[in-house]
Amino acid sequence: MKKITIAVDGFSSCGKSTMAKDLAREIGYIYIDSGAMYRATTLFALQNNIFDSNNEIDTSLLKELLPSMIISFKLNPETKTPETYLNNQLVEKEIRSMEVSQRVSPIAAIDFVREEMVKQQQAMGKNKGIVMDGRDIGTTVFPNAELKIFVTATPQVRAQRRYDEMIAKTGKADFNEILKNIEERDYIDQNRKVSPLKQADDALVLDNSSLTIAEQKEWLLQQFARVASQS
Ligand SMILES: Nc1ncnc2c1ncn2[C@@H]1O[C@H](COP(=O)(O)OP(=O)(O)O)[C@@H](O)[C@H]1O
Ligand SMILES: Nc1ccn([C@@H]2O[C@H](COP(=O)(O)OP(=O)(O)O)[C@@H](O)[C@H]2O)c(=O)n1
Repeated sequence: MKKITIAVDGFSSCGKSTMAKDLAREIGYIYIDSGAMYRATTLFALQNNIFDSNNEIDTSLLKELLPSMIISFKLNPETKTPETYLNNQLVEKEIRSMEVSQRVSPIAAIDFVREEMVKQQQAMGKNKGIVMDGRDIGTTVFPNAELKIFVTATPQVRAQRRYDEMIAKTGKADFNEILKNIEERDYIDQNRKVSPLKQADDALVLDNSSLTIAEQKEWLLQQFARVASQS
């Protein structure tokens, strides 16, 4: 069977990476979390004092330093999932912090940042056989992807999922802070000038508010089987 390209886009915290990762593992495709790249760029900006005390971004300094930022993914041999490295340091935990979540969307709205990330993402997908999740994968990164999914769920459900995850991982989380962050990011992501978050015309929409992880995985596998058999 010929390999295809699969784009999974949608709102924050609805389960995109969970379903994209599950599918890639099942079908032996590469999985790339494009959000991790914007999160790693935000961590890089924090490490290099690119935010001032009012959280204003020094864009000219970021532009100057960007060539010294290397983002890569390596497979964790135990969990069999890719982990994010920033300049050869494992940053998987750091990039999921609230500090990064609260600053990532303004960083991801910067034109030269997106240009660089999209270039790297397209290079990763040049041989197909890839599942990538994010906000602009089906619209900008891989507009010719054979299978495009747009995932959504209510903000309350999404905040609850993120809250449960943070409690499980760190033992502490603030539901209202998470909900506010999700709503703020959704707003910035949908309203930025460059590649805003929007459903591609040819995307299949999945509202997974009342689906279990197993149910959404099954649904996605069915979509893959249908499209791959026609390709
Ligand atoms: N259908 C679902 N039902 C319940 N929890 C889910 C579902 N899909 C994903 N999750 C959980 O929700 C959280 C956010 O999922 P994630 O895949 O990281 O979302 P996204 O990539 O869209 O931000 C994770 O803890 C994940 O395990
Ligand atoms: N393709 C992408 C992926 C993420 N992003 C940005 O990066 C942020 C973090 O993405 P993410 O996928 O890790 O977010 P979560 O939904 O997992 O919280 C998003 O809120 C967007 O601002 C983007 O602009 N384009």
